[in-house]
Amino acid sequence: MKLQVEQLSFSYDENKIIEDIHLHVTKGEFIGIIGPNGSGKSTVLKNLYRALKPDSGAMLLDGENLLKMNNRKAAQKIGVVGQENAVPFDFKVEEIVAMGLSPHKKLFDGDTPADKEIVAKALAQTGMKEMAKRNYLHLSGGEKQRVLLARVLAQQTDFLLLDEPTNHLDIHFQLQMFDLIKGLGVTVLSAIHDLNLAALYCDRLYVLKDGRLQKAGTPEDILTPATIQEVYGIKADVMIHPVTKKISITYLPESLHL
Ligand SMILES: Nc1ncnc2c1ncn2[C@@H]1O[C@H](COP(=O)(O)OP(=O)(O)OP(=O)(O)O)[C@@H](O)[C@H]1O
Repeated sequence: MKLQVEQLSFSYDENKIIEDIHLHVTKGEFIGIIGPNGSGKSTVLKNLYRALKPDSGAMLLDGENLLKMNNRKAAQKIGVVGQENAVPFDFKVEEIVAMGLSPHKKLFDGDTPADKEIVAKALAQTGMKEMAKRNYLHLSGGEKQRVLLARVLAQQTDFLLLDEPTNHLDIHFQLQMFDLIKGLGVTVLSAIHDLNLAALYCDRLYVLKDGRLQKAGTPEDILTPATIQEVYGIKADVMIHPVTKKISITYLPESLHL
C-alpha cells in the first residue's frame, strides 16, 4: 500500500485553500497532519476521500489514480472518519456500524453470522456494545465519534483517513482509540490537533500552514520549540519523556510570565 500525493491544489471559488501539497504514506505508517485552525488539513483529507475535487495534482493509491477509482473499490481500500459526524436519519448504533460492511457486499445481501460477528467486535472494541440499540442522534459527541470509528473498523480497510478522529473523546477514549488503531497495524493518515498525541502515535508528521506544506519529518524533527513558535505562535518546552521516550511538550502560556 502506498499513497502518493503530488502538487495537490484546491480552491473554493477563486480562493486558493491548499497549494502544491506533496505527501506520501507507505504501508504500516501512522502519519499525522498538523497545523493551525484553517491551515487546510481537512481540505487535504477531503480531496483524498473525494468529498472535494482538486484543481490540479495527482493522488495515487498503489499507482492508481484515486479520482478514477470507482466508489466501491475506493471504499474497500480506504476507511474514512471525517470531522462532521452527522448521519442523516436516526439509525440505531448497530445499524450504522453495519453500514461499514456494505463495500464488501452486494445489493440485498443479508447479514451473515460472520458479518454480525464483525459488527459485534467493532462495537466491543470502541466500548459501544451496551449502546448498540440506542438511536445515533441521541448520543453525545464522543459516543457518536466512537460509533463512526466502529463503522470504519467494520469496513476492514488497510488504509484509514482520519480527520481529528478523537477530538470529542475524553482522554481515556482518545488513548484507547489511538491504541486500537495502532494495534490494527493498518496504514493511517490523520489530522491531529493535539501535538502530544501526535508525538505519541505518529511515525512522521506533515505541517500545514496557510494551505502550504511547511515541514515534514519525524516528531523529533518537527516538534521543536522553534517550529511550534513559528507555526502556532506560542512558547513551548520540549523534551524526550524519560518513560515514553517520545517527545513531550509543555506549553508556556504568556500569563505565567515565564
Ligand atoms: N465550504 C467552504 N467555502 C469556503 N471556504 C472554506 C470552506 N470550507 C473551508 N473553507 C476555508 O478553507 C480553509 C481551510 O479549512 P480546513 O477546514 O481545511 O482547515 P483545517 O486545517 O482542517 O482547520 P481546523 O483545524 O479548524 O479543523 C479555512 O480558511 C476555511 O475557512
